[in-house]
Amino acid sequence: MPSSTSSSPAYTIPIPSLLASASGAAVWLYTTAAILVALLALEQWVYKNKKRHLPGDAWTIPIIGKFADSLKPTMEGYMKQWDSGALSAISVFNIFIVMASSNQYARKIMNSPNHAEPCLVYSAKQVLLPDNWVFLTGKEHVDYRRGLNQLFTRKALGIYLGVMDSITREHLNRWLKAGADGKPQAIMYPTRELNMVTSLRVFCGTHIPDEATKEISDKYWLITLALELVNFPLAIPGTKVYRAIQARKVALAWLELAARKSKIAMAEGNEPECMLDEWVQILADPAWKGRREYSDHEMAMVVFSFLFASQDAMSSGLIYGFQHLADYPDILAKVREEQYRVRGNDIDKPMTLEMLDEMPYLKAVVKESLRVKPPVTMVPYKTTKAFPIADDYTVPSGSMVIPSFYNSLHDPEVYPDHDTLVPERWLDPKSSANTNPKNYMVFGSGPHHCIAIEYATMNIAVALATASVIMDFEHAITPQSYKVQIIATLFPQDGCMLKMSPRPRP
Ligand code: HEM
Repeated sequence: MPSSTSSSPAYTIPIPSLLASASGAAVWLYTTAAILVALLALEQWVYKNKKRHLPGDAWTIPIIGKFADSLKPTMEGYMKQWDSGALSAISVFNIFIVMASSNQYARKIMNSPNHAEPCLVYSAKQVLLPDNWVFLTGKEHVDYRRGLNQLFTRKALGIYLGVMDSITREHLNRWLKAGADGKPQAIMYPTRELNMVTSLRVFCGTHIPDEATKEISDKYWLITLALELVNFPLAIPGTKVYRAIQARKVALAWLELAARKSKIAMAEGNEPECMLDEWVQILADPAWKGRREYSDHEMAMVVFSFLFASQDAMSSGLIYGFQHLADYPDILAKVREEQYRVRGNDIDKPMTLEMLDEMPYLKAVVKESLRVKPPVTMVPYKTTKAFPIADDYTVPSGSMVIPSFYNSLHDPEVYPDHDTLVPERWLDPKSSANTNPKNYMVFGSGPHHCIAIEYATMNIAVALATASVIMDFEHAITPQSYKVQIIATLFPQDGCMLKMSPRPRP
């Protein structure tokens, strides 16, 4: 009877069912624990099986692997990894990664499009959008890139040079004003701003307003911060990738507007003043044999890919260019001597391509500065199939393979006195530096090598040249000056403190 059963203590305290559920919970607990242990053991087995004899940790930290190290990378940590072997292994969030530090393996990865393709950093597809041209591979990539090469012809560079020259002067004069109190200034953020404004004006001219350059410049830092080798996997609010995506949306909206305005300006018969104009004009040229229609969005994505590829690398290259010149007064004196000579002592004379052609020493300084402190030390690739990279090792399909450039660029056999800035090594055609061009990997190698080598070196050259004639600068050395911080690219930890003052005219 229900009433009697319900009053029975044996039923109100259902001991047998409690026992049953306790043992059920225990079974559940033991089963879950057993599955977890099995999964963790499997994780280690998979790692060891992929790593085989390569140098690297014998065990991987469960689940996260070396995530903590990838959040705060250090040059010392990377160098330890590179020096541990020509190929070495790590794992982050179960992504198996093979680092390649020798010239031979680094070049092999970048020149094996059938086995590996660039994956940039983990967040790149979310930030750049998956349909950005930089993710194309094979013939599609070659064809698209062929069209974009037209944006870096000598004629186009001539247009960009004028823009770079005037913006650089304007910004350097601002730096001088900011440093008028004689106190050293960290040039890291001013350099990033100089570079962003230069890029946006070269790419979009006056097709974006000043407030857009300011907004993109301010927000771009959120994108830089998301450029970690491997990010937290979900782009949820509060994560770096989420913030970077919001910043990209703002930038793309302005860039689409610029593309639209450029098309209108060119249709009205105006002269090209920026990269977008040059592009629109090429597409309208009856002699142009390639594809003619690009939507505003597509053009904006290309410009955004250029911003993405250039902002951190160029800022790093510029900052170390300044630091190197300040640290090597003899080299700075030679740069100045060349400047005064080619400019005929007229320091206000706008720079032209013909003038740059007569400045071999300046070019050698830029090349050497980028070698000593390469802004991009490595470029992550992903294997699309098992990649027999060495006689005794095959990188499994779906792994990250990361060619690193640092050891190639600091190979003492090719670059004697490799940590010292020696521009002269580039002036002797028979030098080991010039006879081993394969070691100079500052701009990568293979089908995805930097599309803008001339552009990038020209921009750094213009900035250093102009600074050398309009200002005196002295490096205020701090304990952090020669320590490197890695925020996507390399920077001096103290942001490069310079004491700047106007230089008397010759
Ligand atoms: C000092 C400055 C720069 C350095 C050190 C640098 C370095 C590099 C490197 C190492 C790569 C990857 C190469 C590879 O995977 O083999 C690359 C690719 C690229 N760079 Fe640069 N870069 C610089 C400036 C620029 C600038 C100013 C732009 C644009 C105006 C640019 C646009 C690109 C693009 C679009 C790619 C991808 C090319 C492709 O996938 O076909 N870079 N760069």
